[in-house]
This record gives sequence, structure tokens and C-alpha cells, in this order.
Amino acid sequence: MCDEAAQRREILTTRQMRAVEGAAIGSGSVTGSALMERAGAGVLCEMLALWPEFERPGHAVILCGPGNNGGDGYVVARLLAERGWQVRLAALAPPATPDAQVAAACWQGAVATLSDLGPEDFPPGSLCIDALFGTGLVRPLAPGIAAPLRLAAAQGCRIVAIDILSGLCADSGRVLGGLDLPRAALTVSFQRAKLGHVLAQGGNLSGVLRIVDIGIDGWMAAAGVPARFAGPVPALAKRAGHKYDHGHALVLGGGPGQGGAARLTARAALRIGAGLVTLACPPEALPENAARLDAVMLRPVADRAGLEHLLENPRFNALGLGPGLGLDRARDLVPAVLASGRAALLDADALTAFADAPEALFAALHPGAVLTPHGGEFARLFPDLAQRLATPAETGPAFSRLDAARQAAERAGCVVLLKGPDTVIAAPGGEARVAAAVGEAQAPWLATAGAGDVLSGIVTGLLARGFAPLEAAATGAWLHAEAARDFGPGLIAEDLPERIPAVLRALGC
Ligand SMILES: NC(=O)C1=CN([C@@H]2O[C@H](COP(=O)(O)OP(=O)(O)OC[C@H]3O[C@@H](n4cnc5c(N)ncnc54)[C@H](O)[C@@H]3O)[C@@H](O)[C@H]2O)[C@H](O)CC1
Ligand SMILES: [K+]
Repeated sequence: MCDEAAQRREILTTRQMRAVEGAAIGSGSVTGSALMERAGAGVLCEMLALWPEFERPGHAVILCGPGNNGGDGYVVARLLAERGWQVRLAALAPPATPDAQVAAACWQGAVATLSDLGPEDFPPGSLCIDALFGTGLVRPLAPGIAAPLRLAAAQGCRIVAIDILSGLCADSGRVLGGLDLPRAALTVSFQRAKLGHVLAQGGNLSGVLRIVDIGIDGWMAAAGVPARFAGPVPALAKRAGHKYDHGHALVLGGGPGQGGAARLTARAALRIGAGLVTLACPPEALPENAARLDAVMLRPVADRAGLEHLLENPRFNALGLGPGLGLDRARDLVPAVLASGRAALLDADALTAFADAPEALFAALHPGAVLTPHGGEFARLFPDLAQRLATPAETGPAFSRLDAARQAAERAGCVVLLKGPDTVIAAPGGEARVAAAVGEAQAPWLATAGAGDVLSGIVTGLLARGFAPLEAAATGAWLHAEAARDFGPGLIAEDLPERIPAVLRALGC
């Protein structure tokens, strides 16, 4: 991946964005006012690119807050008026920052108050530009502030959010105060996406997300190590070599009648390119599995001693377990899996089995492991973190799913992937990825039985291929959603492994 593509994948917190902006302005190379002009021009440009019909001037209401987000709004108002648009600007309060004051001083038109606005201000086909709050939002919108946004939506107007929809916490994507907010049709943000665009409600409420370059890439080092969007990596292409060069994944399955989940896991591990995949099941489940498997090999493993014996073969370099495993079998086998020190993927029953004693699991985990809980499994292992996520967000920056995954990874001592439409992946030390199947990248058909078992298999297969745990989890989560997007409506879990070849082919692997 080229540097530019890698940079576009960065996702910033508000603090990181402020640090970058501060470094740029502090360098003396650019002023805050100049950045605001670029931001406003970028918003206009993206609106016209998405809706070419607006080359013909229309009608817009601009809602301006007191900070620099409002300042961007004054710039957009001026630029639209210069193009012949009918612009009605309403301010919550006078501009309070020096840059916003400069922008407001350049606005020649009238300034109304928010409460002046009525349905007649939002004629059919008009736009509502939301410049109330951006990264500076710290508390819930008062009812009078949210009202014009709701009015615009009720009148069928498209809402364009500058930087982020007002009311959304840019760090967590949570709506402060739990208000009911209308969805933006377009969000135009600056230099990099923010976590609030893709996490929690932010993914849906942001609508189409566009990022405008305002020329501050040179100071991105001030952001430290940002989270990144998960995506394809060059290592997905299979280099030449013997099947044993691509790893041997061992998937541990459960008893008779429960084997479907582990078979899905094993098939996905094979499809993503593990050289060999073996499914180990209790002896009594052998006939059922033998009838359903061909390229996946089959071995009996009755218990921990049986597994330890099998693991005397050092070629099993990645172990995947949990789907359909059964809680008793999980309690028996997980300690042996982790004691082997090999790369390991723990999901489903392998996590739930430790709901009563998460510390015992954390003590055994090592940096080569990956946990892939869904929300319920996460809550069983990390009840306090789940509780913080469930507590209504009242002040910004609010506790985010990424904060939760990072703290969980620290506690567990391994990579934690928290599933959802906004899957977050964190490693101990804070490195993080987001696999966001939201907005234009949504994959709603992925919400289907067995999809998680396939994700387990993809990650296990990538571990077998030698991917580091964070990259196996992140790339796997992206690929999983990509396969779902590629298949589209009607998807069931069985379709996912079969779609992997099309995704890989499209990547040129
Ligand atoms: N980062 C950049 O490079 C650029 C950012 N731009 C724009 O600037 C905003 C951020 O501006 P800032 O002044 O820091 O914050 P806000 O405008 O979002 O508002 C802060 C202001 O509002 C008060 N406040 C917060 N929450 C509430 C509330 N619920 N009710 C009432 N008042 C509230 C807070 O106390 C402050 O006074 C960024 O989003 C971009 O749009 C640039 O112009 C381009 C460069
Ligand atoms: K906004």
C-alpha cells in the first residue's frame, strides 16, 4: 500500500485533529482563517460533486454556531451567495472565536436567530447546512438548537453536516444526551475522518462521508499513532510455495449435531489461503463431519490430553476455537490451546466459558491470541466496560467502542476485536483499527446466523498464513464485510467463504 493510501486510512480523535491543526498554525505556514476558507470551499466542492444539479443556484439555510464550525458556515454562506444562491443564515450566538469573527465579518447578508426559522424557510429541494457544532461539542444540544435540524428533515431538505452532524460526539459517534437526531445526507470533514463518523450512531447519521484536503498533512505527526481503517494489505496475495509454507490451521469443533459452526470456520480458513486446515472434533462427531468435509481434514480429539497429543505436531501453527464448541469442552481445551503458545483465535463458547472467571482467561492469554467477542460476549468478559458503553453519553468526549476495545486488549494482553457494524480492533499498547461496514460501505446482510463463525475462520486462516494478530483480525474483518457486500441481498453464512475468491481476485491477489 502506498503512503498516501495508508494516510487516508487514518481516523483521528478530536484531540489529535486539534494537535495537527495547532502544529500547522503554530508553524506559521498557514493561518486559522486560511484553513477555514479551505474548509468552506471544500464543503461547497463536495456538495456540487455529489449533487451536480446544484450547479444551478438553489436555496440554502445555514445554521451557524459560535465556534469555528460556525465560522466554516459563514464561509459556505458567502460562497453560495456569490454563486447566486438564496441564502438564509441563522446563528445560535454571535461568533466567539477570532477566526469565526473574521468569517462572519465577510458575510454581507442578514443574520437571523434559530428561533426565527419556520417551515417556509425550507422550501422543497433546499439544503440545510449544519455548522452549529463540530469537534468542539461537549454537551447535548438544547431542544431549541436541535429544532431547526428536525424541521429541515421534516420538510424533506437534505442536511449537509460540516465536519460532523451537530449533536454527535466526534470521538465516539454517540449522540450526546441520547437525542433523536435527523440523518445528514452528506458530511464533509477535513483532512482525516474522525472516529465519530464511523462508530456507534455516527455511521448511520453521517450519511455520505467526504474528506477534504485542507493542506495540513505535513503536520500529521502531531497526531501520534492514530487508529486506522482496516482494509486490504499486499500480504493477502499468496506468495509461491508449498502448502506447508502457508500454515496449517487447526479448528476445534464440538459434538454431534453442533458441527456446522466449526465447519464454516474451517472452510473460511481454507478459502483465505491457509495451506492446510484440520478440524478436530470429538470421536462421536467424526461420521457427521466426514460426511460434510472434503478438503478440510478431520481428526478426533476427545479431550485436553488428546489435543496435547495432536499439538506435538509443530505444523499446526494457528488454532481457532469457540464456534459450536460447547462450554464444557471449551473449559477443557482453551487452557491447552493457550499453553501451546501458538497463534490462537478465541470466539463464542471459548469466551463465554470464562464468563465466571475472566481473570483466569486473561492470565493464560498471550500476545499471539485474538479474541472476537460480539457485544454479549464482550459484556460477559468485560462487564464494567460494557456498562460504560451502555450508560447514556452526556459529555464529550464520550467513552467509545474503541476506548472499550483498547482497555479490553490491555486487560487481556492480546488483540480484541469487538464485533458490530462498526467493528473495532485493538492491540495492547493502543494500536487500533476500525472495520466500518457503515454508510456507503454498509453490509446489512452480514447480520445472519453463522457469519461470526466465518469471521473466526478467516482470522484463523490469516494467522496460519503468518499475519500478525492485529493485522489478521483487521484484514479479516474488512474482508468478511467485503465478501458480504460483494454477495449482497440474500446472503447466508455459507455464501461468505465462497465469495472470498471474488474479493481476492478484485484485489489482484
Ligand atoms: N481542525 C481543523 O483543522 C479545522 C477546524 N475547523 C472547524 O472548527 C471546528 C471546531 O471548532 P471549535 O471552535 O473548536 O468548536 P465548535 O465550533 O464545534 O464549538 C465549540 C463551542 O461551542 C460550545 N459548545 C459545545 N457544545 C455545546 C452545546 N451542546 N451547546 C452549546 N454550546 C456548546 C463550546 O463551549 C465552544 O464555545 C471543526 O469542527 C471544524 O468545523 C476549521 O474551520 C478548519 C480547520
Ligand atoms: K456540524
